[in-house]
Amino acid sequence: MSRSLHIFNPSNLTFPKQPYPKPSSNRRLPATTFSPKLISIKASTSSDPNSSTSPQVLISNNGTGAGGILSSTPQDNDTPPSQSITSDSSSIEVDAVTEAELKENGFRSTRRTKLVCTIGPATCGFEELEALAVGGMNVARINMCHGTREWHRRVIERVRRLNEEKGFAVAIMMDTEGSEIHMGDLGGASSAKAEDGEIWTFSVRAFDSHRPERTVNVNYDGFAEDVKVGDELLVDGGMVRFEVMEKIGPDVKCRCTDPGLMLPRANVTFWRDGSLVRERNAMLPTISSKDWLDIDFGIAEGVDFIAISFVKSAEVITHLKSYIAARSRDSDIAVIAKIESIDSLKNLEEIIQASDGAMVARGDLGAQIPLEQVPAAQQNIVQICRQLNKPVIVASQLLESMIEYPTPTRAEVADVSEAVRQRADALMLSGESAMGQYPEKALAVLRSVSVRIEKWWREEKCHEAMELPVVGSSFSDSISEEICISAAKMANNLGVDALFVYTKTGHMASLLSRCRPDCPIFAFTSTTSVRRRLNLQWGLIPFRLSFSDDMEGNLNKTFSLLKVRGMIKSGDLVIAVSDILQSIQVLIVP
Ligand SMILES: Nc1ncnc2c1ncn2[C@@H]1O[C@H](COP(=O)(O)OP(=O)(O)OP(=O)(O)O)[C@@H](O)[C@H]1O
Ligand SMILES: CC(=O)C(=O)O
Ligand SMILES: [K+]
Ligand SMILES: [Mg+2]
Repeated sequence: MSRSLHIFNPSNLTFPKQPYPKPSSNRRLPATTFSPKLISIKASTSSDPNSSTSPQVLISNNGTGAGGILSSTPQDNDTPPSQSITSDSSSIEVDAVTEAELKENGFRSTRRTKLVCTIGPATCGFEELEALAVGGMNVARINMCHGTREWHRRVIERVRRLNEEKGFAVAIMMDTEGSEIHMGDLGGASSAKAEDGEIWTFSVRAFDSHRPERTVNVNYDGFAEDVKVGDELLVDGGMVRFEVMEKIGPDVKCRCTDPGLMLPRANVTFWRDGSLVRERNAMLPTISSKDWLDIDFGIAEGVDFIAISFVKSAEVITHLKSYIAARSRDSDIAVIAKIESIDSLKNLEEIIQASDGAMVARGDLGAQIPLEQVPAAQQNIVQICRQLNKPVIVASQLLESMIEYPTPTRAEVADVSEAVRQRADALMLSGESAMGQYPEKALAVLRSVSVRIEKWWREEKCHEAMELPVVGSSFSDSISEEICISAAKMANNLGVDALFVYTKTGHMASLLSRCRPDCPIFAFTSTTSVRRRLNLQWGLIPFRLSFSDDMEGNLNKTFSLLKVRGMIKSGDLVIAVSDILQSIQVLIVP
């Protein structure tokens, strides 16, 4: 075989073109053809019957800010960006890191893919949390499988303090334990190594201080009855495997067939003749009594998301949502369905429809379906979520090797790229940030890979042609959807700098995010909790801002406030939509 020498130029690397290439951008039309409010397309029905053009006090557009309330803090390269937080009606609140990024690199390079970090012993301190926030963490996840409620309360308190003192808007996601089978906590040891051929005992007995060597607890009482000699036992989705040799009362003796490291509370599944066995444990409730206590804890602490493990049906989600609604009237906690079991795949659409978002929990999913089916399941879940307008998180083992090593494998980088290319809303770190050696480095890899792929799209003008079905039930909802689809398309075709959306509930912002437009979406909302929740969604830059029913006034106020902060400038081209006035406006920042 003959080989010709060629020079490798990484910048020539391109991804295959998407089916619908973007028409060449003609974004800088002569400025004279634009008046500040060039087009206003108004639908004949307004979503808000009370919407009026009530008089409103405008913040003067003189570039000095509203009475000096808003002073943007000078950025010091050595210290994390910070800002003073006021909830004054004439102020605007935005994530300190995003603000710095916008000022430095402009709209185009802001990251669209959101990042979730699991907080564990490696990252629970205030300084570590701050480092993650500076590094781009949008959501902090606490996993109720591990640690005490008191431990989690302290983490929540630190994240809140970080938000208040340093101007971040990191949301908190609480992840329930669920009632699947898992091992005990290894008596305080950080891990246990199982070697090939060793005999280990899996027992449902309770051990007080003295746990015999090579013995682990299993949390499910029916375990010893359900397994059969010859079954294959998978720890942590198959990271370690055993064969069941003998049953002696509550003890199950197993021989290690695939050696590896077992972590505390790792999950346990057993397989017979090549498929997962679900005996009586299939009857266990999705939300255990311990989970209900954790959920009460989450509601009391005002977490932003509750992720439910091992969801089997839509009913459990609906039930939980009404439970939350009855107990937390003033804040709205979003419920995320974790797709990690065969049952959840069977009822996928109904589950996602009932939820406020989903997680592709590949760790446990890979223990329930053959590994080679996980990528297709991931793609399917991501696509359904997008169609149903629900945010989706791709989770587990994205950078597993970084638990121990400072550099990811090439395969891991490819996996992260693929999730970004599927346009998932968010990527999640688990052990990498919870107990790994390099949490900040792992986060930096997620960030740089996301930004790189997103840049490729812009360079290659890759639009993704996905049919977006009507998801709303009312006529008014359908109008909002059409407006967002049109606005996103216009934004791409005109090459605008940013989409602005004024939204009370966040719904209109999510509809725009669903279109995955080229430009960032500035989402203005009046409540802090909606703002935090929007942090999980692709491409959204959530701001807290008080606004009125007068869009003209809102726009002037926003332009003024953002200009003072150096986040936009005269001449920037913006498309604005709102759920106050169902309209699309194309504007040049005055
Ligand atoms: N709060 C915590 N305290 C101690 N260790 C933790 C904590 N959170 C996570 N970890 C460690 O990090 C590892 C990975 O975290 P992860 O959240 O993926 O848990 P998991 O046990 O795999 O369960 P899940 O299926 O819910 O993700 C855990 O196995 C555990 O060792
Ligand atoms: C995240 C999670 O629960 C899993 O991957 O199993
Ligand atoms: K969990
Ligand atoms: Mg899981």
